[in-house]
Amino acid sequence: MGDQVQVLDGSDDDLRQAAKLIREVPDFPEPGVLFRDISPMLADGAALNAVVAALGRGLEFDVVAGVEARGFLLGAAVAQAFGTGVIGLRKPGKLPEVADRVDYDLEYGSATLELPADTLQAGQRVLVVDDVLATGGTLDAACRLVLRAGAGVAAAAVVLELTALGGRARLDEQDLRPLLSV
Ligand SMILES: O=P(O)(O)OC[C@H]1O[C@H](OP(=O)(O)OP(=O)(O)O)[C@H](O)[C@@H]1O
Ligand SMILES: Nc1ncnc2[nH]cnc12
Repeated sequence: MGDQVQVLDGSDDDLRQAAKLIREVPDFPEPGVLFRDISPMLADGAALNAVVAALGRGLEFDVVAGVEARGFLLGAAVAQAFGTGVIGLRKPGKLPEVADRVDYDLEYGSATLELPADTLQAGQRVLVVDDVLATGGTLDAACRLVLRAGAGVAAAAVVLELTALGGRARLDEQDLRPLLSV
């Protein structure tokens, strides 16, 4: 259907197996979008382990920030595996108290991300985690929330980079760490 997913660290056999579990769904959530669904990958214990280990490997960070919604699943798992806390960067209207918010454009629509109050501390090194990098709007917004709080971005780690959408260019200031690309 679409192009084949490449595993950027070819020596990681477990990650190679995990990559096979990504499904392609044409015309979701709207016509013309080829949606890469990582749900089967997350549902497989060995695959989830491989992905979580690879997302944090070699990085030094004090806290993880996961982007709603699939970044919550990955971010919490990475935080637990590496012994840090996790912060959920949320879509609007969910938080009782908001420290900051950023509006951004998506491949299909526009969105807002909010940082919960009393979570991130100035000077912390933050590993920003999400599932997919597409246009880069989401990850860029997440990094901006971190930086505006006076914290630092240790890296922006994603499972899958969709290279055709050019999101990497929006993050040129950040250390972008995709595990897979297509
Ligand atoms: O690079 P971008 O163009 O910003 O796109 C990437 C974002 O799009 C998807 O989120 P979505 O808003 O569909 O939310 P979900 O995780 O809640 O399903 C995905 O999980 C990323 O967060
Ligand atoms: N094509 C896509 N597949 C999966 N998640 C996405 N997020 C934005 N675009 C996406």
